[in-house]
Amino acid sequence: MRSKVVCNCRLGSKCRTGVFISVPLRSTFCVGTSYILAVKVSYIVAVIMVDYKVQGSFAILEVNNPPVNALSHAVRSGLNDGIEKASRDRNVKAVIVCGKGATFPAGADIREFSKPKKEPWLPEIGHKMEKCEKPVIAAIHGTCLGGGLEIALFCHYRIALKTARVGFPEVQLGLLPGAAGTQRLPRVAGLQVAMDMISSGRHVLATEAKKYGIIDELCLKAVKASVDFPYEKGLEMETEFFKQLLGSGQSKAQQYAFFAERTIARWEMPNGNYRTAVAKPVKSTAVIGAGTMGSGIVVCLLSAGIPVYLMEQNEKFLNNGLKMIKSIMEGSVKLGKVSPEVGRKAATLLKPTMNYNDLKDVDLIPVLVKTCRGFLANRMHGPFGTEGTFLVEEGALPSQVDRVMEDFGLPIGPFKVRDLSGVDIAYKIKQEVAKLLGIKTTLQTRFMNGERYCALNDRLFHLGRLGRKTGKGYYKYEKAGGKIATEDSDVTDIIEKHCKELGIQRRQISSQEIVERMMYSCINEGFKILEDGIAVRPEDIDVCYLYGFSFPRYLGGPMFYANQIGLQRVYERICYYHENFPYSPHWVPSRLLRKLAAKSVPMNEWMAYATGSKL
Ligand SMILES: CC(C)(COP(=O)(O)OP(=O)(O)OC[C@H]1O[C@@H](n2cnc3c(N)ncnc32)[C@H](O)[C@@H]1OP(=O)(O)O)[C@@H](O)C(=O)NCCC(=O)NCCSC(=O)C[C@@H](O)CCCCCCCCCCCCC(=O)O
Ligand SMILES: NC(=O)c1ccc[n+]([C@@H]2O[C@H](COP(=O)([O-])OP(=O)(O)OC[C@H]3O[C@@H](n4cnc5c(N)ncnc54)[C@H](O)[C@@H]3O)[C@@H](O)[C@H]2O)c1
Repeated sequence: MRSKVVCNCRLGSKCRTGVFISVPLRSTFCVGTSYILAVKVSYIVAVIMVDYKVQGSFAILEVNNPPVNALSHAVRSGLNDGIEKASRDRNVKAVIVCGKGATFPAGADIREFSKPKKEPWLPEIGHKMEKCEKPVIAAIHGTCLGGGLEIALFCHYRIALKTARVGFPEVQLGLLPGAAGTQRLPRVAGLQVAMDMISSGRHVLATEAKKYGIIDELCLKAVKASVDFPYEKGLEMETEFFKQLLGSGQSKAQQYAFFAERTIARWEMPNGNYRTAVAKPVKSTAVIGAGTMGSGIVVCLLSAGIPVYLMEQNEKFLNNGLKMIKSIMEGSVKLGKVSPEVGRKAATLLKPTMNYNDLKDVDLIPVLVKTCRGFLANRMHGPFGTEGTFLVEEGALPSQVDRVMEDFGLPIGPFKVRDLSGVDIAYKIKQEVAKLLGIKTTLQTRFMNGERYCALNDRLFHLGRLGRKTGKGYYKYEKAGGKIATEDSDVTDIIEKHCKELGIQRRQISSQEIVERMMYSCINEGFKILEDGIAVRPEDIDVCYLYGFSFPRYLGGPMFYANQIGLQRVYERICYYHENFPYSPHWVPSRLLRKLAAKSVPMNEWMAYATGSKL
């Protein structure tokens, strides 16, 4: 029986948390400032956030908020009260701040960023530590990140295990260090180190960090303030910038991406889940076909140190493939993507063959051949690619579409991708579909099975413009296999000839139309994928895009992006394009999207509407 009770923590009316656990006993426990909790009832699990103990003349404030000791409100309250208590206690001569379990605090509690803000804030606690008349020492192990490092920087001394890692990963969340990190790190480590750590977040690639635009700029301004202004003024500026970023869509998207990555790792299938699955050992593999895809997959396997047979039916192609693999591996070593040792070992792990018998004992053969319309990534990317070609047929140029989509945030535009993967691949896929339907297409074909068809890609194919591999495709390249794409007036001529022959009146196309048609068509497909139960939740789609297509992290992923734009708006624009392009089935609005848009359903409830459980 649960009973109504009062808080028995020793802080009494000073208790800040207001969080109580009701238990089947005559007591209630304050769980926030729980370092003072002293109730011994074996079956009661009270959440201890900061353990306070005195050992000899040391007061130890041990943060206990597993798994990463995030600086939640309860932890902050615990640290705040702990430092006050240690300051008052005459027996205490020094204070140690540390983390229980795996790590020193790994930063602020990211989940709290989207909730109402609660005092005490980190800078306030930090200043209390700094002003404490007794030495305050940060004893660091594990990952001391973000707010954790800021706390450590407020301490008078820092000691760390050799294995500890420190860093300011805020940039990955679209933020900057907001508890004096931008002011204290430059003073401790110098401007250059501080700038590098804060703008790279340490474990992000510099190329990705560069993309963070405004964050870089604000980080730079904040760090510069540590040199140009007194500490207090610098701190004020840092808080201002932090607030600006916290309210930005970019930061919200990056926080979402952080949790989405972790959510999808908890997968469930009818016959198992992430907890029960056991990885099968893979000792040898084979890849069939030494073309663009095959060679790329061989590189991945070799980089992971896995032996691989490369099986090819044509000797010349086999040799070309081997050259390509060697060149990519050498490039990866140069760029530091793989170690020189892995690079050297790769040659011994790769076994070229033209004999299928060699493959009889391998554990794994990746399937490269496209067998269906695609499950998730290919299915969503279908409309994206198709709309790109339609836009060009209507008046845009491939370079314009690429530029707009690169400005949007994609690392490389869709036509450059087409040149990379091969114009022939796109051509062959279309031809296979036509064959299945018993249709023969020509360069004049405008409809296939009642759907709009654009034969522009077919024209390039027939002209031998297969992309990078032939030195010409939607762009021209410095040589066959070259990488430097240059606009080609021949392509403009081909497009104009195509339109003239088919009587298509070309028009000016705006950047907004390009982004909407490329993105909304694939978002619409994304909602149909959820509707069909192919993806379990929007996070599956978004993480697939973040990793599979290098979709910009600061937009979260296509589904999160749609949510940020507003589903009502996205739905209306999809309906608009459906009306204008009735022969493109990818514009038929998703039923799920229609329902969600009508009811303004929050993103974490989308699936309940897809499965019908909320209807
Ligand atoms: C730490 C890791 C490297 C560990 O990796 P590992 O692989 O071991 O584990 P997982 O990644 O799987 O994580 C396990 C589990 O923990 C969850 N988790 C991890 N980190 C956090 C976190 N920081 N917060 C919450 N939850 C976290 C994770 O989600 C997993 O749980 P799940 O259920 O999802 O499986 C790795 O986890 C990692 O890299 N973590 C992130 C570290 C990080 O990003 N730290 C920085 C955080 S941001 C920060 O610290 C900001 C600071 O600068 C402080 C700012 C204070 C600002 C105060 C200013 C006051 C003025 C503003 C007031 C405005 C008021 C107004 O509105 O006016
Ligand atoms: N290129 C891409 O970006 C991409 C993306 C997704 C899927 N795919 C699919 O992957 C497959 C390969 O694509 P690619 O770009 O590497 O093509 P590619 O034309 O560059 O290379 C294919 C190679 O496979 C060889 N080959 C074909 N049949 C073979 C057989 N039975 N035994 C041994 N070798 C054989 C060919 O000789 C050729 O060298 C295709 O089915 C394609 O649809 C490609």
